[in-house]
Amino acid sequence: MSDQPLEIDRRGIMLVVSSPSGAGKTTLTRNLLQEEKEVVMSVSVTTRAKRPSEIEGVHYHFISQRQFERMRENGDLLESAEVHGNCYGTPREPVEAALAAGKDVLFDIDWQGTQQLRHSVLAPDVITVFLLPPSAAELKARLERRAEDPSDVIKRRLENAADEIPHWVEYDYVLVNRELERSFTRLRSILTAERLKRVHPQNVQAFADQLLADLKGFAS
Ligand SMILES: Nc1nc2c(ncn2[C@@H]2O[C@H](COP(=O)(O)OP(=O)(O)O)[C@@H](O)[C@H]2O)c(=O)[nH]1
Ligand SMILES: Nc1ncnc2c1ncn2[C@@H]1O[C@H](COP(=O)(O)OP(=O)(O)O)[C@@H](O)[C@H]1O
Repeated sequence: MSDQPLEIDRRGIMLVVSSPSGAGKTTLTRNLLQEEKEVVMSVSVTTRAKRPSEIEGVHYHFISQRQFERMRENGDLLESAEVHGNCYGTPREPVEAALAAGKDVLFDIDWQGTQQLRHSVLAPDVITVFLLPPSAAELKARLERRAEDPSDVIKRRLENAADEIPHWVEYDYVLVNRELERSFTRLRSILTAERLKRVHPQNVQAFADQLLADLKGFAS
């Protein structure tokens, strides 16, 4: 009879968070990373300029247009898209390694990249969340408060929000990011529930078989 607590192995989840710029995805995904030890962030490559607060290799890998094109041609990117006039992409290898190690992977990517993941072989483990700002005025205020982009860039991001918001319909979950703490609890609940769904049937079978064998032991 086994007196070890049994664990049911599960597959890693690919948790995608998208939103118009300024709605709060960076804040929420960073908070989730701090609280959830089994989660790793997919660090994208981008051709956009680094913001003052950003760190190479943490927020992005900042690369040239040539390097980006080479990666895409070599099949090194799981998905890629042009957003706000810059190129972005998800390096394939770190994601595959994290999933193989049983980790969950968090993605801060746009709707175009999300569609590509949804149509990839990884689709069964892709869970998507779309964040909406509580109002247009608050979205503008958040972009201004962040104070990391010049005013013309903020203007362009607000204009692009109108193209991005209608894509909420393609996502599994939609959260209005009003109060940060509340949104965080909701995002974490999504992760918890989806994790519980992703157990391999053969592992549950092994677990149930062990329980049944142990119960038989009690009866004899
Ligand atoms: N498809 C795709 N989109 C990305 C990737 N990395 C970032 N993005 C998206 O690009 C957009 C701009 O990101 P960023 O320049 O960091 O601005 P922010 O959204 O204001 O923080 C956001 O919608 C991100 O979700 C990626 O690897 N692939
Ligand atoms: N729920 C919230 N309430 C108030 N401010 C927020 C909230 N979520 C994020 N912010 C702030 O809004 C700004 C934009 O958030 P950020 O996470 O950078 O957005 P995104 O990654 O979607 O562009 C930041 O200054 C952040 O601190």
